[in-house]
Amino acid sequence: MSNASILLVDDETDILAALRRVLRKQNFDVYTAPCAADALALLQTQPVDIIMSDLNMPGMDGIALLAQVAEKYPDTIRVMLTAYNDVDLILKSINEGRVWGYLQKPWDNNELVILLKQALRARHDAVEKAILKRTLMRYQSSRKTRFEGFIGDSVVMQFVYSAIEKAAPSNASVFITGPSGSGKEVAAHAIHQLSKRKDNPFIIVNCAAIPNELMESEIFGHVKGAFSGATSDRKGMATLADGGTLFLDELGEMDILLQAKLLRFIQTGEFTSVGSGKMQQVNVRFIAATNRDPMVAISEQRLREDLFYRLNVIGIDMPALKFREDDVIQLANSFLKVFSQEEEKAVVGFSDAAQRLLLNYDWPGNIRQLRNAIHSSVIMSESKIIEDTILKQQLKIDQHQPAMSQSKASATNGKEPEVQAPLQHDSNQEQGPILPLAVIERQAIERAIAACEENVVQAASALGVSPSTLYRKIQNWQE
Ligand SMILES: Nc1ncnc2c1ncn2[C@@H]1O[C@H](COP(=O)(O)OP(=O)(O)OP(=O)(O)O)[C@@H](O)[C@H]1O
Repeated sequence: MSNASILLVDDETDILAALRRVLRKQNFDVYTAPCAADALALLQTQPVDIIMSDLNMPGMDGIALLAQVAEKYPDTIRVMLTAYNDVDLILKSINEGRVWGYLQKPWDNNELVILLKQALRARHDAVEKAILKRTLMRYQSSRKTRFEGFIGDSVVMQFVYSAIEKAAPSNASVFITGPSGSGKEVAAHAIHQLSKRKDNPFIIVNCAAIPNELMESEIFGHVKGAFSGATSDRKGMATLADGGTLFLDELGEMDILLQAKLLRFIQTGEFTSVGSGKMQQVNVRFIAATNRDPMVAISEQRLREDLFYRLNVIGIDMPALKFREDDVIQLANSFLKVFSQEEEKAVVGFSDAAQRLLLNYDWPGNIRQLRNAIHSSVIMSESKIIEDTILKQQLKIDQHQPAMSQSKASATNGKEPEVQAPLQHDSNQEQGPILPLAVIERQAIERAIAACEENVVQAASALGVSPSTLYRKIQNWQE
């Protein structure tokens, strides 16, 4: 570590010499100036950790000098040296933040060293605090509240946004998992939009919506006469997606035999249309999604293991809405704006009880369910504010049942759940999905910082880590 530096200012050369002797022994880099003007001139070229100035000097006095240093070099610790009993004057400067501390002449050498070491610690803490604050502000301003069609600034979504940003430029296949209505299609589209393929087509194959017998021809196309009803040649989605992205939604619903043909196509980029012996080649990037657990789907032989691993080069897991902190309020407000315009109604917000309901409800159908609930609430509402009673009607929640006694429902396959869902999830009992440690850590840090009203040094102490550890962690989030 480099030596600490100090600038001593006094019009008495004996005093400067005596101080220099003591401080050099303590490994300080010592600079001296006989007056305030010389000290200010020296500081222009030589920054120091501490300035210690005499109070009474010809020309500018010590108070005025340290006031200027406070303004120009706020990180330099300012100490007053005085022979007089003008403590009141110095205390005023200390209270106003221009002077950090003082020492009375004649001084005791031990006292001098202790005071300066304390000053250095205070400076170190102040610098650390300032760096942490700047890093936090940089992180907060880089934190996304909206991203490529997504709304929400929760920690879990910051991880999703960053995974999408990293995955997008590559040609690697992406496998998106997550419950129904959690935004898997929004994620697939975002990857396409941020990729080099964005000016080429983004083609969606909804494997759950296309009957099995038509699936092969939908994907690979067919030639005239390939089957009854094939009255002309028809291009499949693979051809339409050439140069772009093919999004295989609800892959777990695709016929297992067709999955083998799909695997070959993904491996080689080659396929033959139904009824044609001619091999075709396209350049397609694959994104697949399912709301089933892929491991369960594999064990139930609904999903080929080799196909899954082929597609799961990059895996993105969309979190359920109930794990996205306050995103639900941001989403609800945004949907409210859209639907009140669309329905030409002047609905402007939610009552407090409705907001509590939005936050405490489990949302088994995730964002899609929220969107639909807000849409129908806007239509049904007769006032400018959506009340919890209206929202409960849309969610089919019993108006009189206490919040905690609702039965739990799980997300259902693309459909809005009919079963009444719990109003409140008790975080102590809630198992929820296992979140990556990095997500939990970031949530804990953000909570601590908010609880300490953005005092990052206090937050670090509450979390039992050093400010520099916290600094490193916050800085890593931005990389
Ligand atoms: N973070 C978000 N911000 C705004 N709108 C969103 C967000 N996530 C999802 N949506 C909207 O919610 C609806 C459902 O999203 P999406 O279709 O992407 O879900 P999904 O996970 O693909 O559903 P499924 O499993 O049923 O196919 C869409 O209208 C989508 O635009």
